[in-house]
Amino acid sequence: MAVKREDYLDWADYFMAVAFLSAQRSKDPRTQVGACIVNDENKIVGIGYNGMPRGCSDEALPWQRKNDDWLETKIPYVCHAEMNAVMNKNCASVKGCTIYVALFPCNECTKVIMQSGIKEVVYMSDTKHDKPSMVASRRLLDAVGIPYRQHIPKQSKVTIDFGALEDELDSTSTR
Ligand SMILES: O=c1ccn([C@H]2C[C@H](O)[C@@H](COP(=O)(O)O)O2)c(=O)[nH]1
Ligand SMILES: [Zn+2]
Repeated sequence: MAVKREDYLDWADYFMAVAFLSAQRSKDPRTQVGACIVNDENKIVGIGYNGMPRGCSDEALPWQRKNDDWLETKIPYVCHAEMNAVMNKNCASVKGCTIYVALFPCNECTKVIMQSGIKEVVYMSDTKHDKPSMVASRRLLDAVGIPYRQHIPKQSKVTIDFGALEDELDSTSTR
């Protein structure tokens, strides 16, 4: 009798992988961020990545991070992944949900997370830990007791191979 696969993705790795996959859609040449919002039934209710606002051409606005003229940087224009995930929700409310994010959220995203009723933040990278924005995020989250934790992946790598199913079917049909 066939037994079940044991190397399947667990829920948390799955949701973080969805966040990372979503980040692949970002046009930001430096930092690609993805976010995935999940409800208490393990259903994905929102996905987002960092990008220019709806209707804005990705070519028309600047992608550079630094410029003497702030208006010529991406900062005032780019929509962050977490905000997009909340705005893209496919249900009435994300109250009580968990957000999986590739990067620990900035203070602006943290405010959106808090106002949307999200109850938990799971992040992968914390490379900007000491930036004032992240210090502010932790201060805000701590103030209201929203837990945040770094994701420790069970699988270090998740590979997406579009040919995998055909390869598998080919090998089983010749067995
Ligand atoms: O909470 C966050 C923080 C940042 N982002 C996005 C915004 C930008 O597109 C990049 C950060 O660019 P840097 O050049 O590394 O400053 O990440 C986000 O989506 N969510
Ligand atoms: Zn942000």
